[in-house]
Amino acid sequence: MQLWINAWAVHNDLEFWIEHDRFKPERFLIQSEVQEKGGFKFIPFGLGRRLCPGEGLGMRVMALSLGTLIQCFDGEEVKEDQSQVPVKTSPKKAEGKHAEIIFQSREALAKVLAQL
Ligand code: HEM
Repeated sequence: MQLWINAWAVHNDLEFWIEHDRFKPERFLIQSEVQEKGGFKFIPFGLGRRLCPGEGLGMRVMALSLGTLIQCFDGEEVKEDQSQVPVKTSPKKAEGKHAEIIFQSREALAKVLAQL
């Protein structure tokens, strides 16, 4: 027998999450917000015996990638008259629009690339 859990529904349940559709990374600083109600309301890697074995690697790679992006690029929100192609962020802003951000490489990137 297989039991399927709708992770999207869990992650968007208004009973569990305050402002469920807002990009609010600070909610992870408050452990109680993520762990309250039994601690099973945030399940990006699944649960139980078939839990993702790559969870540790996935979390580390994500943190490293995000840290490198912040370290090596300056991001600026696109103004209407700019012609460059922006990177659209996935989380929606409060008004339901995607934020459009242009990333410019910083001097630090040249130092990182020089080490490769
Ligand atoms: C952010 C990165 C990742 C996310 C969000 C993710 C998420 C998931 C989820 C939701 C499952 C299904 C769990 C379930 O059935 O309950 C899964 C299974 C699995 N993941 Fe990942 N994963 C990630 C990275 C990785 C990495 C880096 C590896 C390997 C290096 C990996 C290997 C696997 C394998 C082998 C399974 C199948 C486990 C099984 O069925 O017993 N995953 N993953």
